[in-house]
Amino acid sequence: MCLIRYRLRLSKWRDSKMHGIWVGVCTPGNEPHMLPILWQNSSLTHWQISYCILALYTLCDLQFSIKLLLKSKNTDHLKFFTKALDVENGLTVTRICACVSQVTFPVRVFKLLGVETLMVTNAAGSLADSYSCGDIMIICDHINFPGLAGLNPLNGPNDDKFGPRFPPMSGVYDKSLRKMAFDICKNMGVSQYVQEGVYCMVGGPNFESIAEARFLHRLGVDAVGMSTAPEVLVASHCGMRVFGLSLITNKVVKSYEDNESVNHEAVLEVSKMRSEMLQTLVTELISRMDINNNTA
Ligand SMILES: O=P(O)(O)O[C@H]1O[C@H](CO)[C@@H](O)[C@H]1O
Ligand code: HPA
Repeated sequence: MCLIRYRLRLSKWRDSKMHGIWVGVCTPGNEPHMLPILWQNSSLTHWQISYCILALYTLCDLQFSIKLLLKSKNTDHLKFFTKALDVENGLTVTRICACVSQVTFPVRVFKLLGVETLMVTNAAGSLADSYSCGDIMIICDHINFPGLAGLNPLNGPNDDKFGPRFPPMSGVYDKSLRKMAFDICKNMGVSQYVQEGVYCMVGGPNFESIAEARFLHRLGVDAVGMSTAPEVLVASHCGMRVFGLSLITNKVVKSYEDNESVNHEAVLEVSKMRSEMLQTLVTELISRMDINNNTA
């Protein structure tokens, strides 16, 4: 539903220095936020590109941003890309579809397009007692519950072109990007809202029972949500650098004495409240990453 509020504009944004294309993500009445997209000569079908755009829309809606680094201009693909932007009716597909291989498909498309860094954001409930609603948690690690139970996007024959059969999952969330994010938050004067912690993905779509919440808390989980781990897993498998943020939208109920209960509307409300701060953080992170890349 919110997805419709966002528009991706392609035509105007070109950056000759980077030999590529910029995509501007606009909200009504706001200046566009720039996402650099440089195009690589690849043989993607129109359908694949549409899927990629679909993912971009989803990402933007979730305050989930992305850095795409492609390597050359290809006007044929550019036409496809522009055309694919019209596919608004398909936007809900990734949210409805529960299949981890479909949800992670765009990550591999991005990889083929030359994407080097994946930035993920999500809404999550806090289990850590020191967290408050509206905090931003920089993800330092995750527990992939569906993955541990066998629901893993890397199931099936391994495609060695992307990565190894048994990829390591230690150190997935890039340390230098995490530090950069902390520094940016300090400069923004919002350090008091920033945490670092462990995200746990559960299958959902229900919120946790009290016993489940206590169980996760004892496992060392700081925030829980229903997404992110599969995309991160696939990105890491194919050698992409990963950075992740959780916006703490609610406290997970852990006590039988507590009469509160979480609901999706409250989650959306907090997301809206913090969207500007998250956008500033992500935009600044992207621009600093550019500086790093250019000077590297
Ligand atoms: O993880 P994202 O997609 O940000 O959304 C989170 O918020 C929704 C529940 O309100 C769930 O989909 C949960 O995963
Ligand atoms: N649990 C699971 N997913 C969530 C929550 C939660 O409390 N809040 C937002 N997404």
